[in-house]
Amino acid sequence: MSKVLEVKNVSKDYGDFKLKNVSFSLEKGYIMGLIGPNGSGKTTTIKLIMNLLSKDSGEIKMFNKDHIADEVKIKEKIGFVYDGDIYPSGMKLEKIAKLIAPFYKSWDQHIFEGYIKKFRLNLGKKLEDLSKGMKIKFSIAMALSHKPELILMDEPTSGLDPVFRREFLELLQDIIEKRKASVIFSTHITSDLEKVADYITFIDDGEVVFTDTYCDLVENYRLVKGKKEVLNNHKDTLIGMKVNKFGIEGLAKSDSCHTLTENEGVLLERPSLEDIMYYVSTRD
Ligand SMILES: Nc1ncnc2c1ncn2[C@@H]1O[C@H](COP(=O)(O)OP(=O)(O)OP(=O)(O)O)[C@@H](O)[C@H]1O
Repeated sequence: MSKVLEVKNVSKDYGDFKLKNVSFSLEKGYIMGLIGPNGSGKTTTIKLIMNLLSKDSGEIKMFNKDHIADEVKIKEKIGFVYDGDIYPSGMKLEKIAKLIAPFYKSWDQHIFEGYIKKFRLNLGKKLEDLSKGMKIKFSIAMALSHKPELILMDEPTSGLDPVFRREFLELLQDIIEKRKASVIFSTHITSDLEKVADYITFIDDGEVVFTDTYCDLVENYRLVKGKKEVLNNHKDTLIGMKVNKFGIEGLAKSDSCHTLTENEGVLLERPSLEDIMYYVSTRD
């Protein structure tokens, strides 16, 4: 299968924060979610991919081409949604679109106007006069109107209301089915990823903890619940744990916890992505 993105051993040293040997890849036609606690390096990784920051070492390829040597060609095929102000200020939406559209050979004004209508945006308004959510919607419309093959988004859903968030996720799935595009997006809303993601990459303190299919991930772990006096004897099996008034809850690798159910009152459940992220990032 053809890879649309390959990140290999990429590092960046900010002094008090280091992104260390980050590696993951994505094939055509799939959605990957990038998750991790605040300050773990998700935005830094996305900026490095987009060459908005220069890497210290490692290799980044998009569509089998180096992301810097072939930057202009590559960016033609990328839709980028970023939680920062990437458009010039003081301009009406219509003018911003007129300014940006000529940079893309495949810009489709009909598609753009369709999104503007669908997202209920007013082209006569200035960008700075839009709400946070409306700004993101405009950014999404701009990113999708040149029919990108890879859509890269940094926390696109964080300022969106739940109804639009759901519509947006459906829109992404539709684009992937019809055009075989690929999507990478970072988010703290793990329930969004449970709806659409094929792959999950988890970054913690600048390192990739896992990059796996969503299905394998939730099969590989189990949420363990039981009495303190029982589970205290199995601490080594638990990746992370917390004590509550009912007993102990923790996470364990599926293949290491079968014998736990031989103990009275121990329950094994399928974890949510949030459970996995919580216990893996709070492990000692
Ligand atoms: N330009 C910079 N100079 C120095 N340090 C930086 C710079 N940009 C980011 N950092 C640091 O790099 C670390 C990772 O930041 P990053 O924005 O990549 O995290 P994140 O995972 O996207 O976080 P969040 O979920 O809060 O958005 C943080 O400690 C941040 O302070």
